[in-house]
Amino acid sequence: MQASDGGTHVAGGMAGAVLVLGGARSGKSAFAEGVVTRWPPPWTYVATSRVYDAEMRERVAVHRARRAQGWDTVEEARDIAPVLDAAGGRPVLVDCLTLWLTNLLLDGCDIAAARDGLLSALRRRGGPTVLVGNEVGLGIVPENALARRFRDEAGLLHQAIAREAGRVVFVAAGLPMEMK
Ligand SMILES: Nc1nc2c(ncn2[C@@H]2O[C@H](COP(=O)(O)OP(=O)(O)OP(=O)(O)O)[C@@H](O)[C@H]2O)c(=O)[nH]1
Repeated sequence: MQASDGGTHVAGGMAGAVLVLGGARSGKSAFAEGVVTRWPPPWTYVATSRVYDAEMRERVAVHRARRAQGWDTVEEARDIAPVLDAAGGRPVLVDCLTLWLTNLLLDGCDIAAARDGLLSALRRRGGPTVLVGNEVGLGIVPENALARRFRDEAGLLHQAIAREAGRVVFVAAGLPMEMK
């Protein structure tokens, strides 16, 4: 299945996958939303964040207010492959891979299996998929082992997706840099 992109056509599968990386408050989510909304609605927003305090509730409220009509939100902290399958040919935004990975690590899940499951789901997607991730590997080596594991797993996940994705963008200070 194909989705229209302002006159051109964008395939599903990995060719239709767009990986959007950036730091905290880099503007990566807004950029990713802009990529998705160039295709006709409806769009599916896959929110991976768990809301456990007032600050996060506030952030989510800001995101929800920003999402115009045409968005369906699915809140799924771990099992996102079935959500991608269920979206059929619709454009999907996964926001974000970093919290998804955090949830998997904190819950003691098999990260390699989850990564493979996600890649398989992306390969069989019927429409385009935009995935947001935090670039967390640029700072000093974290002192605790879980943080080091997290940083390494995030790097591996981003590489695995970037290898096959049709487009990869790095956002800094609100500005997109096309990497692929
Ligand atoms: N549970 C839930 N989470 C949401 C919803 N909408 C957005 N989010 C989450 O909000 C998170 C992004 O929050 P921000 O703190 O604004 O993002 P940021 O990465 O710091 O900033 P940017 O780089 O500017 O995007 C994403 O990881 C989403 O999962 C929602 O409707 N429900």
